[in-house]
Amino acid sequence: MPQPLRIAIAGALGRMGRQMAETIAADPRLQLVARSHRPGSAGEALVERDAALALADVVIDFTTPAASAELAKACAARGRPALVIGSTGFSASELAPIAEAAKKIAIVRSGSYSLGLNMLTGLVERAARALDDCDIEILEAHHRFKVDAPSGTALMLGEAAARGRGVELDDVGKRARDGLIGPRPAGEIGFAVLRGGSIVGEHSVSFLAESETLTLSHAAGDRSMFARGAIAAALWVAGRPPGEYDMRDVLGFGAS
Ligand SMILES: NC(=O)C1=CN([C@@H]2O[C@H](COP(=O)(O)OP(=O)(O)OC[C@H]3O[C@@H](n4cnc5c(N)ncnc54)[C@H](OP(=O)(O)O)[C@@H]3O)[C@@H](O)[C@H]2O)C=CC1
Ligand SMILES: O=C(O)C1=N[C@H](C(=O)O)C[C@H](O)C1
Repeated sequence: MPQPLRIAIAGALGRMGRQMAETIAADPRLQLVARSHRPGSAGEALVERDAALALADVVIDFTTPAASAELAKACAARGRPALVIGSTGFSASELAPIAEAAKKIAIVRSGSYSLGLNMLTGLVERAARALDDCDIEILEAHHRFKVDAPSGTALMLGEAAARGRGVELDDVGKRARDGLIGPRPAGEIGFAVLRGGSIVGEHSVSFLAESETLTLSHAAGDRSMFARGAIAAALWVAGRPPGEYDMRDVLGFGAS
């Protein structure tokens, strides 16, 4: 019987941190060796971040962009452990240290660890390529506590649509509309955001033509499948060479 993979959770007191602990506890392939939270935070069974890094083969991190960037730097400085990042809402300046850290350690980062959602990105890429004169609009809905918008998942779907069109999302993405905005430019990829209640995560991508609309959608029932996907990423990334990977690498989804 192989030794279980030693996992530390960063952001252990958050919604996903608590879900991760529950899902890891039920998985015999894994041993939960440390739960860390904010520096200096005290709590039952919590350890400081650097103590957690010393114990783990892989850290699974659902915190904030700033905390994830600092964590990546700390792991890179030690040359270990590998990192699975679930946080969303990164700015370019928060992504740069993660790319730098990935020269020293293996990092998986994804806006969604859901298997179904990652399958949806492939379908969106194909549809965007085939339906090249449609308008593309992405809608997302989340619980009232979510702090970033559009969601990391919505941006992943936008990236997939842009790949299908052979363009950069930065050049065609429209993240907000208000006031006298004029007619919709051709080729735009639009985002719309709803926040409220306890919605775990709902996403749809519509392809709108003159006389028909195709909508591809995904709804998360609870947070356990994000945790299972993050565990799949942790098992995959342990022992990998340094690099920045995503769930397409983990799941073996090539470009469609
Ligand atoms: N990729 C995916 O599949 C998924 C991604 N997410 C993303 O994961 C992130 C977390 O989501 P969620 O769990 O709902 O959010 P929560 O706010 O419930 O949890 C985040 C936790 O991180 C803690 N935290 C903040 N700063 C630090 C720090 N420096 N070190 C350690 N911990 C810190 C927060 O502590 P405090 O409360 O004290 O501020 C909080 O408890 C979000 O960015 C979300 O979008 C969520 C679900 C799935
Ligand atoms: O904050 C959340 O809750 C979620 N965040 C991720 C995102 O930004 O897409 C994934 C999921 O939708 C839940």
